[in-house]
Amino acid sequence: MKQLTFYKYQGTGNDFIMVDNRSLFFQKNDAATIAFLCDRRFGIGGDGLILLENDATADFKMVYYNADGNESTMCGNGGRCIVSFAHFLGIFSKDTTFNAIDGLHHATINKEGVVALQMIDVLKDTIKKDSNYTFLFTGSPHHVELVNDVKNFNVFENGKNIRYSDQYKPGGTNVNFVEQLSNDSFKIRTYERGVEDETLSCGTGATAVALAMNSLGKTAVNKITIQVEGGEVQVSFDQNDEKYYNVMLTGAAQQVFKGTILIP
Ligand SMILES: N[C@@H](CCC[C@H](N)C(=O)O)C(=O)O
Repeated sequence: MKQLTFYKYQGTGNDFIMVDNRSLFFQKNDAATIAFLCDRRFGIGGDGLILLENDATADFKMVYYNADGNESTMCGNGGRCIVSFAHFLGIFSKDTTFNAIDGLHHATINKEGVVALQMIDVLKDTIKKDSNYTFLFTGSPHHVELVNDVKNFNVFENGKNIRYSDQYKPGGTNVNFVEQLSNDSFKIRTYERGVEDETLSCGTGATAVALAMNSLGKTAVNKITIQVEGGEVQVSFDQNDEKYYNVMLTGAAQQVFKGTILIP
């Protein structure tokens, strides 16, 4: 048995095990152990596990695993949490640039611990608009669908069906159900691939919803509030004919506790 020291973070209720892996001690390709650590009954519990590592060209590197133990695409809330963790470790003081699977991300943190994270640009001609849904990639793949009364919508069943549907094979997708609240605010609930359940928040999902709603003409503003089950985040952006750019995901990220666990 080995002893692992970890930190637990949450960003609007999307929760992550955070490991300082600058010494590269962590066994990376052991999906069973990562899934065990993320298990809410037998392990620590989390929607994912994130390694903070040194990077040759940026302040640090983010390596993200879903709760199923597999490395995945970008996690927006995890990105906000690792910025808070890097700040806690003294890696930067006000603003930082880090490397992730989808490239470099710039971020800032304020005195209240609110993190503003730059997300990837989204080319407008990559946004697929169908009669009842929109699909786009904001670092991770997202199906976005407007529904009535999202509060009482069966996110698990409908989300799972779409996630595993033929159209998204073999990789699958995250699935967001959306209700418009006002000109500049939307309520969303997200089924997350790799967690295989609804989570309390999804950062790349909130970003996808904001851009999709602007793209569909549901809102003309460039700063949108997204209510999620675990709180709210803001998504702001600039755009031209070709793309959405300067896409910022902003919200709180908090360290919850530090601990040690024995791993086989
Ligand atoms: N929680 C995330 C998304 C994490 C990745 C996702 N589950 C996938 O595999 O696509 C976020 O905050 O963006």
